[in-house]
Amino acid sequence: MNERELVLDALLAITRDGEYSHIVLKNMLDLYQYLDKQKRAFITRVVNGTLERQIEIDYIISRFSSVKIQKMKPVIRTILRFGVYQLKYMDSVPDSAVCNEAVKLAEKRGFRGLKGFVNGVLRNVSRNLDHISYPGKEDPVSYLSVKESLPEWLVKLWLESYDVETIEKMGEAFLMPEALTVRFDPGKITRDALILRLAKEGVEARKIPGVPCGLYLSGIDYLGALPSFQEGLFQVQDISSMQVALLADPKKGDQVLDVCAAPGGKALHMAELLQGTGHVEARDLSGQKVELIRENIARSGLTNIEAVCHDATLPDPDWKEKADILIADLPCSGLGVLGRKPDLKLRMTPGSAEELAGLQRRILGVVKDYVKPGGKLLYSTCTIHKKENEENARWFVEQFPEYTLIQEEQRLPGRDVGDGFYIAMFRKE
Ligand SMILES: C[S@@+](CC[C@H](N)C(=O)[O-])C[C@H]1O[C@@H](n2cnc3c(N)ncnc32)[C@H](O)[C@@H]1O
Repeated sequence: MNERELVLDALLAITRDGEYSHIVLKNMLDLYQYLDKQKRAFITRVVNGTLERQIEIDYIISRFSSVKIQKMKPVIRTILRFGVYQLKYMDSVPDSAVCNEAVKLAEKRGFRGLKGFVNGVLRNVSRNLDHISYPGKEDPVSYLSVKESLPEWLVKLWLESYDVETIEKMGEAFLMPEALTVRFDPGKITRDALILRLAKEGVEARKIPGVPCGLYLSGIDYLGALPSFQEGLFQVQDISSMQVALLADPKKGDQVLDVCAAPGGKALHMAELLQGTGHVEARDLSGQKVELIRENIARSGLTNIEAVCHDATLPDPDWKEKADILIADLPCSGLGVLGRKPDLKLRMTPGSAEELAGLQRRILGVVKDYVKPGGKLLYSTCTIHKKENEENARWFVEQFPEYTLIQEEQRLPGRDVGDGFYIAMFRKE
């Protein structure tokens, strides 16, 4: 198997068989550990890049193919897609090599009769790449959909709330490579000491302006192998996610309940801010997820936090009016993190986002009982979808007038730093 065959198999598993890109890539790279670093990087880049740009790539192919994309055999369609990705976005690969390898691969996979078709489409794309006309701004849906590779339904949804320029900036931010963001406990190690420590381990760490507990890391091959990570000196967490515990601002001795906590990012942050006092109960739905939280707790060395398996849709009378702070970081459509999940926009449908808004309401309706009078409830999602965010917050205060919305923020990629993220903080009277 050469690296292009592996790319083909990975993309077929994701787009034809519905598997998740991060799992397919992880399993493949684990299995083919003997491949050199360059080939592994090629596989990751071409698979993720082709998914990220699939909508634009299909538009390009449709300019040069008499056969409609959806009518093509999945193998041929996929070979064309990642061929076009290399032609347009990878200068390091000569166009002739892209075309020749694609033709060889089509033949190897039993499509000898379609060699001419694959060759014709890719050579035509290669010759005319600079002259393709894209939809103009007078048709904002097609313009944004093709230019930023966003599904049309999503563009239409966002156009109800944001202008073309804002969506364009978000789309561009999603397509930019992202640095790894981590959070550390300044009570445990200073920022400069951690930067120095990471440098000794071969990792470049950069300060994040305005975020004293965060760093951008680069130059990491395998995070789990870093001694500083194993020692629990930092946790992987996006800047937007850090805002939840910072906004909650726990006081010493507070009782905190996080009802959807895996892998534990926000719950651990709360436990750190409590400085060894109070207690955090970090819950999630399955044993597997709870195990993830436990691993992170063990690595952190924190003792004022425990992980518990509990379905947030089921009432728990033991917690009635016990929480000073309740964190409801609920399952959501994830439209704020499209940059990190390149296949998400291809599998998400307007219907699935609606369903999640319903689940969020169900959970909020149950967990609202756990907050003490005077306590705080923080509702957050990593999405950009009014139904799941602002509309749910309005619904919540209407249904449960004992709560007041005291702060609300929708963070947008390209406009704000970090992931697209929504936080609403309510106080119970
Ligand atoms: C957005 S993630 C939480 C991220 C986490 N708060 C953090 O900061 O690391 C949502 C979590 O909700 C969990 N979940 C989904 N349905 C649930 C339910 N009915 N009860 C409890 N947890 C649930 C998922 O397993 C997932 O881990």
